[in-house]
Amino acid sequence: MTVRAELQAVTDRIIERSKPLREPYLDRIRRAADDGPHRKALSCGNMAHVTAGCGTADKEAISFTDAGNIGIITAYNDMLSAHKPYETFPEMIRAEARAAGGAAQVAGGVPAMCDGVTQGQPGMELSLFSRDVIALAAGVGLSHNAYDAAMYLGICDKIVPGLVIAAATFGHIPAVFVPAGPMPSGLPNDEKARVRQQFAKGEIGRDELLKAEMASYHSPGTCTFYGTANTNQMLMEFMGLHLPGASFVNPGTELRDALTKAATRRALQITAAGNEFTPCGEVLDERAFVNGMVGLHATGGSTNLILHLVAMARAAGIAITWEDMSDLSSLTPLMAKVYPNGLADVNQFHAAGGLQYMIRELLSEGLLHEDVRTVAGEGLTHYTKEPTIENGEITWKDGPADSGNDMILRPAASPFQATGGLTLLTGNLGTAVIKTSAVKPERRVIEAPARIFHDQADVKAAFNAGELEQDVVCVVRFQGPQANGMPELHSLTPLLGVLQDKGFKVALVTDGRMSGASGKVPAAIHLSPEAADGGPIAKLRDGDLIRVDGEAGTLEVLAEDFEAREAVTADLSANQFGIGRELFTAFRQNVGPAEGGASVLFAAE
Ligand SMILES: O=C(O)[C@H](O)[C@@H](O)[C@H](O)[C@H](O)COP(=O)(O)O
Ligand code: SF4
Repeated sequence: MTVRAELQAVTDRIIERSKPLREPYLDRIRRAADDGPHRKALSCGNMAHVTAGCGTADKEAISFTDAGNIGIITAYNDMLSAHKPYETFPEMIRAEARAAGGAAQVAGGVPAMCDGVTQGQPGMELSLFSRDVIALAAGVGLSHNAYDAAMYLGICDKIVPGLVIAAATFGHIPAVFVPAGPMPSGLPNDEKARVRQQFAKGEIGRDELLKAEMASYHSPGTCTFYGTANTNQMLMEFMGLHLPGASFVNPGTELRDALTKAATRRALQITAAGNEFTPCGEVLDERAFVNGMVGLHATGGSTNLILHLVAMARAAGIAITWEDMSDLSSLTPLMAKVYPNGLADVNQFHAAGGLQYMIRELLSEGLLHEDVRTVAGEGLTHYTKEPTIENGEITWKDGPADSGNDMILRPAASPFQATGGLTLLTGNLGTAVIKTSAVKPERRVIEAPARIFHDQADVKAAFNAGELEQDVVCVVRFQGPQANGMPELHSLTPLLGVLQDKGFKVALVTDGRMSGASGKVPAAIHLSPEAADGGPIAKLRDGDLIRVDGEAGTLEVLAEDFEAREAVTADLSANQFGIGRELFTAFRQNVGPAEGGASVLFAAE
């Protein structure tokens, strides 16, 4: 299967651009791998500490065999419904490793924030920074240097990106990512959104709203909309870090547990001690990231991955840009309609054929690199197969050749739209991103007067005071990484949706973010440079005519005197303290630009 020339051209320019970083990175991880399993480099004293807490079998396996010791990095906590199932995973992994003659130890835990809990709250200002904290914390766990492979237990928004940054940093050892799966379907996502708009209009009370929310988010497992968490799961298959078909199997099922045990056995099989050594740094190459970007566009995935993929790639010595993502979007058909892009949820998407169908289709169209290394073995074709239990054993069989529901999933050759769901916007305000796949075509071009805000709460106050009953581009600025950690402004969606449903032309422009679950209102987000860094967004005034054009890919202010204006500043002291924000001053002071992945981990080039 040869890839299309245009796809290869993007890949080749990424390879060329990355050489100054990638070559020294590969040299480092290959030298580290050549030094052999690092447990051998530990002193007897070190090793005694490694095994002091273990039972006899694990002491033996770790100290005296090459069967392999797995380091588990877990993001378990009780707060995230998606991570709640992880509570029992380490014991299952330890037992399975032991049964295979090896061992497994929890090398460390990492924090995990639920963006649904912090949405619209001050805690959201720590959310993006938590990605880098997760990478740092995973690094602390793996720095014990006693592991032949790592298994990463993480799903949600910032957690998989942070763990991939760590896995790439420890790219000399294999990495197997282990999902826990989506919760069963509850109240449909579009019904939840409708109830929220009713509440925003004052038609129902909090009791009725809470009842609907709890019917939507109701049990352990990942929330069922196609937001950042489920986009992360897609990436882990398109990039070969999950076992094939592992992403959307529900927690607490026989197949789910069989997949976790199979992942454990696979981690032991691909260590340097065996003959399928698969260090993570060799899996995460330029082709894997191109495959991930194609998957992002083909599924209409979360805009947050526009930020995270840049940081994840950088950790593997690979330089990808928003232009790469934009060019790949123009090549990639939108094949899936999962909420907020459609009515279906991920359970229904999976039942219709899911990722295995999409990978088969995109490979056959030359829109994915097949010749990649994955934790399942050589070649992305592994990921056209889906797991099943036969005679009590897990096995993989060919995934569906046809979509089970063409309202949810369509062939690459006859997609929902010929291009991907994310579009780059450029113009005299800087560079932004818009998720067009969730916006009706007739709403993708908006030209309207600006209303300027410095806080999402002020937007809500203006809405409740009836001041926004008109065509309006809401500009919410000083929401970038340096200003306040670049929070998601998703809680504005219901009120902007009410204005849109009233027939007004409505758009949002911000240097902040939206949720992967944000949808129908056109939003130009991640505007870079940010207001706090002197970006042109800081020169906008109430009443300026702004044009957001999701079709042409432009974002412009139509004001004669604009260039000559002075940028305004804002008093940001309110977000320096409270809810732990005082701990992240150094992050706000040192974070790189959104286009660079908004990270504190890499020296700005
Ligand atoms: O990027 C994302 O996918 C979101 O951050 C998501 O993880 C977050 O939890 C949403 O806020 C959930 O949607 P609601 O806030 O609409 O419940
Ligand atoms: S998907 Fe979002 S809301 Fe659901 S558990 Fe994960 S972070 Fe929380």
